[in-house]
Amino acid sequence: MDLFVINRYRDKDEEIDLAEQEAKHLERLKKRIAERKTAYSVKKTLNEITLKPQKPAEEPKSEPILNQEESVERKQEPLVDKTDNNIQKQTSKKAKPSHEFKVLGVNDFEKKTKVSRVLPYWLSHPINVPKSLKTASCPVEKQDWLHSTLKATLMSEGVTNLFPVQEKVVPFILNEHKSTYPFWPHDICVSAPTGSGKTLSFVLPIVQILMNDIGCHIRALVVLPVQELAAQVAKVFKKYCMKTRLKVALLGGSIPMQQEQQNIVRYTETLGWVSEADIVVCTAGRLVEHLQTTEGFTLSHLKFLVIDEADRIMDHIQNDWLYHVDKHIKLENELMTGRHSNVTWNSLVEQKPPPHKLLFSATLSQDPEKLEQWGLFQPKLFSASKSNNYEDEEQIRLYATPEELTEEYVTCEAEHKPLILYNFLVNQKWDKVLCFTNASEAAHRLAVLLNTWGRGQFKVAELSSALDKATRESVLKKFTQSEINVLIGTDALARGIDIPDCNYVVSYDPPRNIKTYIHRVGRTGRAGRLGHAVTILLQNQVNQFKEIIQSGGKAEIPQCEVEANVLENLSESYQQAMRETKNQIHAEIDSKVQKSLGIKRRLKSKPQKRKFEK
Ligand SMILES: Nc1ncnc2c1ncn2[C@@H]1O[C@H](COP(=O)(O)OP(=O)(O)OP(=O)(O)O)[C@@H](O)[C@H]1O
Repeated sequence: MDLFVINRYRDKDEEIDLAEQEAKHLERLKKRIAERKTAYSVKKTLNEITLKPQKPAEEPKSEPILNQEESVERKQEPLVDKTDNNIQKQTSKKAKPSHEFKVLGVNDFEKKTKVSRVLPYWLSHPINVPKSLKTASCPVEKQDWLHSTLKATLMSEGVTNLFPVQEKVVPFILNEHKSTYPFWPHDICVSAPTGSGKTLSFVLPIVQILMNDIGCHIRALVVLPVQELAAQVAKVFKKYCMKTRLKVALLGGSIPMQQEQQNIVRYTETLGWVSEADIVVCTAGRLVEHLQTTEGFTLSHLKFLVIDEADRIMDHIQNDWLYHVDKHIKLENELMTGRHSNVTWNSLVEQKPPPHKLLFSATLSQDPEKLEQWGLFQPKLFSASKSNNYEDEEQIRLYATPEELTEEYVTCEAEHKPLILYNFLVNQKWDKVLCFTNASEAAHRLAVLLNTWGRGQFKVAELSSALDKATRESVLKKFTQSEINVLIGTDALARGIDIPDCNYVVSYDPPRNIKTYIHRVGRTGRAGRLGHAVTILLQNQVNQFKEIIQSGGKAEIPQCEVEANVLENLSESYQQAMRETKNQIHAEIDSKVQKSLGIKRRLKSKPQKRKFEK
């Protein structure tokens, strides 16, 4: 009823009530002050008894430090007999201990009790995915749940055994879609090491479920953070859809928007707008553009929503894409089934199930607050991290690296960094090396230096996201064929890119955080092959690097040594190569300046269009 009380003008009778109320309130305040005083004196006496039992208890000379309000109240209050109060206090159970009141300006050294974090059951009890790929024993041919068409494609690709993540996740998804309507499938989150075959673990069940159910609607949408990854995943889907009637479209922004629109929707006289693709692989940004501008682009028949590299998409939510997708699906469903204001059996049965959400990453956050935003339906977690205590807050950020990967770090002076790398390439004969720097200019300078220095011994190329698709593919092909021995790039390449046969990863500049580290080193040691990762550090970067490694729950990484005389022997040829590199870089800068001056001059000399007055 308090909600409906309205304060309005009060007449005299009400004023009398008010005076009465005030008196009562004052009475209550006085009582509380008296209680506090007694509580204080009891505590004081008890302290004195325990500390100095031989001396009689003394009256406190000074007032205790109280907050302002309390001290004012105290001055107005007549003093109460303290001996009486002591007795009263000792017997009274209601009296509150003084430490319950915060004393302003005084440090409170009491230890706060730690509130232990309680993870939701699905996060604290994940389905374990074994890490080892070498011991994988799940022969493709013997799996009854796998369609013969897919088995044939797998065999033709040289996949004879399924990897652990595929063995666990594929049958789970297939099974979930067998449950009868109106039961909805459990959404899933998969956190498994880099190169452990996560892509096939969503490609296989999606193709198998959709291949028997042909229509002219988009039924699977796969969202990735960048164009290169979207192209890579689309390629895998196309391969496994080859012997089916399913069509796959890539919406990554590599071709003009209009062309993408023509590839994805078509207008027919009989059916209206229809989709040209059953499975769409896209980047988050391009998806929102299509939702907003492409006529006939609809996700109303969506069965699967896959989010690969989910944590990266989550960190940089592009164009609020999830909000747009959810809104679009909800709106389309309401148009199809009508809006139900009451929950009835009919309204529940008519309700279309939301798309089955499948989240994948090697560094998937298992933080419930972060996962909350995906709006998952009764989710299940598949995890390869070997924690046995998921209740512990620290353990939910554990990331697993492939078992076949050897990790090391090496320390040196800043000016010796190129020497260390050169030593690996020439003296230790490292081939198929992927090298990461923290900036594209640094990557370019290093590539020029190594090409000059290692002339005739090895070949270096830059692999940056600035390269067009054809050049990029040609560089990767040459790398696979050992025509190029070293690829140098930035972290733009670190995630998800499946570079075949990469033997070594060198972090020429240290990684900025644990996720970057995991994805960098994860470019080697893929699909059960051996891999080796080395991080080059300056002495003052070692502690920070160790902290980064610890933050991912990883064991300490061993240090490897390079002998001083090895570096000394290289120093002369290095100086010579440096001089040549400087000249080349200066020449490049000069030619760039000349080019831009030329453009400016041409623009100036262009005749301006004259405006004719009407
Ligand atoms: N069962 C298998 N047998 C042999 N090779 C496989 C198998 N499954 C996948 N591969 C190969 O392993 C490589 C890595 O697979 P994939 O790209 O799916 O890894 P990932 O777990 O997604 O890695 P990342 O987290 O780095 O993206 C690919 O070249 C793929 O063809």
